Amino acid sequence: MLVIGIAGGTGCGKTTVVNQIVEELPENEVAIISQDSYYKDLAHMTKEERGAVNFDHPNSIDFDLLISHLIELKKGNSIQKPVYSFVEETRMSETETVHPRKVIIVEGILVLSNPKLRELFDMKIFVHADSDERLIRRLQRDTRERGHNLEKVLYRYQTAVKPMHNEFIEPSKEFADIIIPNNHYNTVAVGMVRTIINEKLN
Ligand SMILES: Nc1ncnc2c1ncn2[C@@H]1O[C@H](COP(=O)(O)OP(=O)(O)O)[C@@H](O)[C@H]1O
Ligand SMILES: Nc1ccn([C@@H]2O[C@H](COP(=O)(O)O)[C@@H](O)[C@H]2O)c(=O)n1
Repeated sequence: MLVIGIAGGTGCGKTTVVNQIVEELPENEVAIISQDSYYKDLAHMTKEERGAVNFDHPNSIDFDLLISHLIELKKGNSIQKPVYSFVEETRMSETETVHPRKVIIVEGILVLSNPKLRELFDMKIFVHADSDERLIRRLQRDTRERGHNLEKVLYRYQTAVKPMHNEFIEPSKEFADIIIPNNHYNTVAVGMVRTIINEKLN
């Protein structure tokens, strides 16, 4: 089994890069786990209270569950991955079964910031895009897909996203084996990661 951790600031293109990496891989050879699925369950809070949570601080993530799930997958066991709703800003009641695969990709802003999680990765990748580029992408995505308005995205960016990026995410870059520059679509870097994965699969 090859376990790959992919980190990088919001909007850097982690999801896009993961999709490009797995595009030509057989579906039953790879499993993707997003850190976003492991946001803590906030069902006990009102929607207004949830709106004030700092979703960029490591404390907002249930790392214990994520780590235990990854350990189970490495042992060859299936897991029940939580399902998170960005619109409701909490965990849903249903779960999704994830089966162990030859390649497991774990992606999320903070996946290289947690030492115990980091230890489980065979390969660590950091996707880099400049902060202005990331903010533009985030604005477009959150208003289109995550039910946020312009004011909410900018307020969160200034009060949580940017300070947490500087404190936790950017410093985790030093743990990466590979840094992918992604201000523009980087087909060469994606191709190189694919080659490494294919070598492992064959
Ligand atoms: N290299 C790129 N150039 C332009 N837009 C990109 C690039 N990579 C991703 N995007 C777009 O930016 C937005 C955020 O990308 P996404 O992959 O969701 O980032 P992340 O998972 O890191 O938050 C998406 O709308 C995506 O289509
Ligand atoms: N309810 C939530 C939970 C998280 N976020 C933001 O998501 C970002 C991480 O996801 P990416 O796909 O952008 O890596 C993070 O910066 C949180 O602020 C949110 O907006 N609402």
